[in-house]
Amino acid sequence: MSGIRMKNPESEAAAEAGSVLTDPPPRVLTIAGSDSGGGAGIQADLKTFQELGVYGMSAMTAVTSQNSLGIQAIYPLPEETVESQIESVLSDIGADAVKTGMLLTPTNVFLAASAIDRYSIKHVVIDPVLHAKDGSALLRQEAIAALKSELFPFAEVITPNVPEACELLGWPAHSIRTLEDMALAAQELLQLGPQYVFMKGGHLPADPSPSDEIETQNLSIDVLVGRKGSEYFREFYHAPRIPTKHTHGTGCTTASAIAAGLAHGYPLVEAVNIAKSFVTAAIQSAVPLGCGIGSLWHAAHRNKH
Ligand SMILES: Nc1ncnc2c1ncn2[C@@H]1O[C@H](COP(=O)(O)OP(=O)(O)OP(=O)(O)O)[C@@H](O)[C@H]1O
Ligand SMILES: Cc1ncc(CO)c(N)n1
Repeated sequence: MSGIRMKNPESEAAAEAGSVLTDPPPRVLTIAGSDSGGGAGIQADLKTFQELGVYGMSAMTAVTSQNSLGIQAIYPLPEETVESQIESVLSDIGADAVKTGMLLTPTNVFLAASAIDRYSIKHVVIDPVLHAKDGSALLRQEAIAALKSELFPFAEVITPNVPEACELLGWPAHSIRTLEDMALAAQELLQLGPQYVFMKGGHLPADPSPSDEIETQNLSIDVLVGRKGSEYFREFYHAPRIPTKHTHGTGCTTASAIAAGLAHGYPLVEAVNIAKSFVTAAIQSAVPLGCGIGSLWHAAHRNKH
């Protein structure tokens, strides 16, 4: 999927003559924050896009001073600069998919929603990033209502982790403990308007729950939930749980990989499959740089082919 194919005999002739013509790759725009440490945010998104063979673009909402130990400072960019970046990209280059991450303010939420609407973006992946691993707020409390009411209805898929799902639903922290809880919470989140909810289970307690039919120990399990007529559709995704603390950027990488798969034209179920194996390989080869939580190695999937 990630290779760039030659287009036709004309392209081959051009290649022989020394210039390479290629099919334009699918285009994906991330609207998110910068992580100076390179592991999460826009940096993770662009690495993922490149690895998965899509053309990556970015509209930055904030600059964070960040490393493996946490976030030391957040510098929000003026909202007109966020609007201007989105407009520059979409009015000229266009995008087959848009992925959002750290939006920080209600205005940024409105700007993203308005652009997605005006440019009729085909594939929209909303990662409802609320906090970093060290607890820093990446979406201000006053922006949560706007995220739910303005942006979720445009989403093909939203990608909360377990604590984010609790917060978005107003459920007590730690009330999602089993796979069944995850699926039920995802069904509730569907009421807010996305077509699908992909709930990530990285934060689920590792000990097995007697109520789950699937043995959860040593596995990292996520669930995709959507509607199927008057019923719900559920698909679980399993991978080995890797015993590492170096998981900085897992969420951003997963959502970006899904957006890349969708931009390539894969159905969502398959795009999620691609994302799951991509992120699992990247965690397996995570780089223990810095004194805290190291980051994923986005090139790891190359060794699997
Ligand atoms: N130790 C692990 N081993 C294997 N897979 C993992 C591990 N930790 C997380 N994952 C997987 O990584 C993906 C992202 O899940 P996670 O719950 O970590 O997201 P997140 O909390 O949003 O990430 P972030 O902290 O970067 O915001 C999911 O597919 C999850 O199952
Ligand atoms: C900029 C940024 N976005 C998202 C996350 C969540 O992982 C982070 N730590 N930093």
